[in-house]
Amino acid sequence: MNAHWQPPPPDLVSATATNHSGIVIDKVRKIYAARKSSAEVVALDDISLTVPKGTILGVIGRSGAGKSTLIRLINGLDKPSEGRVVVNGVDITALDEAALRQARRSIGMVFQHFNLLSSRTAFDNVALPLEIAGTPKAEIEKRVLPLLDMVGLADKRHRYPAELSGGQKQRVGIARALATEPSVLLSDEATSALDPETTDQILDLLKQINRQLHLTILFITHEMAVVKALADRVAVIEGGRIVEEGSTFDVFATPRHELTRRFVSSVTGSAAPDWLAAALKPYQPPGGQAVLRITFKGSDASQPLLSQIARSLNIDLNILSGQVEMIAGHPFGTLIVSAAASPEQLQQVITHFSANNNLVEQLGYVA
Ligand SMILES: Nc1ncnc2c1ncn2[C@@H]1O[C@H](COP(=O)(O)OP(=O)(O)OP(=O)(O)O)[C@@H](O)[C@H]1O
Repeated sequence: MNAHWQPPPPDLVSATATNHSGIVIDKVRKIYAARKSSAEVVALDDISLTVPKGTILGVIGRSGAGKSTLIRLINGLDKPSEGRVVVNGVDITALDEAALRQARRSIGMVFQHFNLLSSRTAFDNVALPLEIAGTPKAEIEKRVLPLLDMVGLADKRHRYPAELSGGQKQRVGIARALATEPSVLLSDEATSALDPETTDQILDLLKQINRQLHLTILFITHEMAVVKALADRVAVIEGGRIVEEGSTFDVFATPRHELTRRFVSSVTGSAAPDWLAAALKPYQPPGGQAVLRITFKGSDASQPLLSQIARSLNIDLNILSGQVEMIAGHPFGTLIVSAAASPEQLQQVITHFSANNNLVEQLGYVA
């Protein structure tokens, strides 16, 4: 049943690859060679992705899907076996070590475990990439203070990592990533070590930075809630392949791949609650009711639609669960209802609900 995601036509990617500002990943494969005790691993297989300048792409996948490998290829820590990675028009895969060091200054990295030097204060951690780049001391002072201010840590500049909370450490990590004024920011599970409230604050900060600095961001995560909060577009990766890609709203509203559906249902309430899942039957028991899940996309008010249908068809519709929320700035709602209806009436209910681009699925029956 899964619709297979098709990569963009190769001509389109190749034509834009060299003078594209942002990130272009062009038909990339990464194979780790076989070693004595382990077979060859195809970590990435024919990956093509484009992140236009100033936009945010979330790459989501389970453990072992290939996310970290992808990040390592973009920041030039590793080379693809085939294909190219172009960052701001520069083919990262074709650079020698010296040119790569230079190119990396335009790529900021944020890490899950912050990677701060414990012997350095917040200020000195942010200053480190500038010191390495040979920036004069006065210039470092001028750059670091506004960055600490931007991440809300100006008053903590003399604190050591051990004296900072997880969220504060990640703020230092973000300020450090911005020190060399990169145009691209890569984030490797930046919020995975943080509690939910701190996660929200860090995601807000990343969004603010994206808008303020017009920064291109590619982040990897295994959490759909992070994608929902941050990404303009999302790519779902599984077994080294992109199995689905699209705007965040479209992927949430109409997930096509089974894995995407599972990710989406973990955050949108589109999954049937446990008690209902346990009670669902594939056939209609005597006196049973059909159970429908309706996904509302856009500004449709579900309540008037429900009462209109119940009135015009003269049937009872019971709400079993429901949720409305905002995804990528658009309202998105899921409603699960049961209907005591004849097969003909049920068909009419489905037809009514399906109007206006809503998605209707029959989950089964309950007694
Ligand atoms: N240096 C390496 N040598 C051999 N195989 C590797 C190497 N690095 C990664 N792999 C394999 O490549 C595949 C992708 O790994 P990768 O670390 O990119 O996944 P991931 O999605 O980042 O996983 P996680 O979320 O657990 O970090 C896995 O099967 C992994 O075992």
